[in-house]
Amino acid sequence: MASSSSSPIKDAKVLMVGAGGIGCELLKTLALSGFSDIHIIDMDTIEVSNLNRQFLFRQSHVGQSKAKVARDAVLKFRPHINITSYHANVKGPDFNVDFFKQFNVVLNGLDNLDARRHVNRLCLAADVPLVESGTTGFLGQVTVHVKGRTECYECQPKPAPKTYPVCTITSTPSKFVHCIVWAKDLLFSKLFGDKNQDNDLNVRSSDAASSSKNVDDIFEHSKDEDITQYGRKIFDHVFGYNIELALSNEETWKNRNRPKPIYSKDVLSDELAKQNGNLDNDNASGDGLSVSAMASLGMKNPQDIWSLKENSRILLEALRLFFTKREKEIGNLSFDKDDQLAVEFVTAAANIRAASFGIPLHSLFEAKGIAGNIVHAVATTNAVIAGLIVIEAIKVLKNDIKSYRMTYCLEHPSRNMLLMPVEPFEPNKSCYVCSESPILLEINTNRSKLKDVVEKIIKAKLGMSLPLIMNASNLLYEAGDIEDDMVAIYNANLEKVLAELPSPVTGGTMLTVEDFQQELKCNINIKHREEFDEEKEPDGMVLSGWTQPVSAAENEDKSVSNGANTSDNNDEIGIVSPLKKRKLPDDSDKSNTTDDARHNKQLQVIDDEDDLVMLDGDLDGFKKRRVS
Ligand SMILES: Nc1ncnc2c1ncn2[C@@H]1O[C@H](COP(=O)(O)OP(=O)(O)OP(=O)(O)O)[C@@H](O)[C@H]1O
Ligand SMILES: [Zn+2]
Repeated sequence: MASSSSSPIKDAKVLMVGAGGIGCELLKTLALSGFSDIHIIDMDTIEVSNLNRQFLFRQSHVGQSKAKVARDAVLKFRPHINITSYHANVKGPDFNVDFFKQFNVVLNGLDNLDARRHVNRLCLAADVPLVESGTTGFLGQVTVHVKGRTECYECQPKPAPKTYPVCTITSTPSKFVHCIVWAKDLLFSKLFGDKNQDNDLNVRSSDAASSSKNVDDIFEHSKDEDITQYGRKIFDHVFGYNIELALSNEETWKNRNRPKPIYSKDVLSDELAKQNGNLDNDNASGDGLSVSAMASLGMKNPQDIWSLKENSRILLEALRLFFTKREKEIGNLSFDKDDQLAVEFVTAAANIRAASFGIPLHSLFEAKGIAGNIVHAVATTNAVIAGLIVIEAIKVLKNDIKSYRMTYCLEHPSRNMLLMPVEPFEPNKSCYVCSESPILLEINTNRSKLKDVVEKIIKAKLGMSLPLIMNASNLLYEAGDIEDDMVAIYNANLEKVLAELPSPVTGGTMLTVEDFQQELKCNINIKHREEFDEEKEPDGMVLSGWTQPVSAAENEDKSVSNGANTSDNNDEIGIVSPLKKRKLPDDSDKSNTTDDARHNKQLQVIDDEDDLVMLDGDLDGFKKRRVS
């Protein structure tokens, strides 16, 4: 494709955000397709774990900027093109609307929702087309977003972080993942994390309240208490006593299998338990992260499924090692999938709990994957997706709107179709990001705090990090740049301002919220409401007119992130995949435009398989008009 005369490709100035799994493939493909002015932003440095698929990087690059090393690597085989690298966060102030305006197209190879939303907003503000992408294992997708022509990245709901009902975790686990969440978020945090955090560790029981004081004492480790004794006490409490307590609540178990209390003496003979605490062939080499209960018990294979007894020994040994080798960290630890001892502890605790509830046990390897939300990255998927990004970028540069496609890479190709192209949709008129429709906020205007509106609504839901709130021409709140000498006064006032809703805000008030960096502005219509359902509306406020994340349960395993083999935390889950195994409803909207007909046909090609692939949601996708 490279040619010496001018061409939309050669003349294009493109911005790539992310130089990870997708980014490496993308940069190479861009360079080989004739692009000659490429800018790359990535905030990370290279890690050993990137080397298996981020092929522009070598062992010797570990610790260096991804953007820079990727640039240097590609310049080796394309020395005459221009590549500019930025080792920086795309959310930084330098990458403002003016920065974005210099590009003909922006290509995302990111791994988190937050950065994707930010880039989407800047592309809209700068009126630059965006090609967005993501992969998870064998799944992948590429979408095209052109202001006013197609949906923006935020027109459609995104998956919410995977969460589970508290009672499933604390009292009625039915899957291994529930046990993992319990072990990691409740037990591990209770023992090794911040003591002051709220923690629902107790299995719920009718007299949970009366016993709660007692419970806190149990978790407290006094200096002179023998660590083995302490370990057994914790063991007996969480796997024995708490289960016993839960069983006393007959109602819970009417339609469920009753769990079995497990006490350490039943699993470990006294002798073993003693030995367990006294094995001093410790492998501690001073480096906390190399301490391992498996190593000190002589267990090697992370793919073995340990017996209940082995899990119990690992649990007690891991606990002992934390208290003897890593005491200093206790109180500050949070679970990290790369912390061997933490993974051992969590695996063992989850397995013991699973045994109690009749759930199959898992190996450390499997448990680690579940605890760290690990989906193994597939280099080929990244390569396919990168190729598709370049194809869409070329169409965008040629302004070939009719040919734009959103393309989904499937895990189970049907009738030899690995890729499913779909015509993009028109912008969602009620998208608060790309259209001007106001959002509705129901709130108790007498009792609510401005602080909660800022944190729970404007930052968490609307994704604005530096908001400014106006009521007509009155400034109610502003975050961000304040002159130095003003800071003290401002802070003093701020607490007051945030503690309540300012008096002009009542039902019917229209607030304007702006985020200057993103040049995003939206209107929030306030509606007073007296009461909220504590369970269903825990924020005490309800926001409508924005795209509510799809509940995680409905979306299990179907969300697509990006080129990552690891997404440690659930908000890293990237884009919602419109691919869902769903039954085609009998009365699917066969409405009349040729486009729709064509589209339905496209789906029928694959719809006689078990693995029926459908657009997300209740066929909403089909009811919208696609760009023509
Ligand atoms: N806000 C941001 N600004 C700049 N770069 C970002 C931002 N957020 C994410 N990235 C980059 O996007 C890339 C995503 O790549 P990828 O999904 O392969 O993740 P990874 O971190 O390289 O791998 P893994 O998560 O599997 O260890 C990363 O290199 C990351 O640094
Ligand atoms: Zn939109």
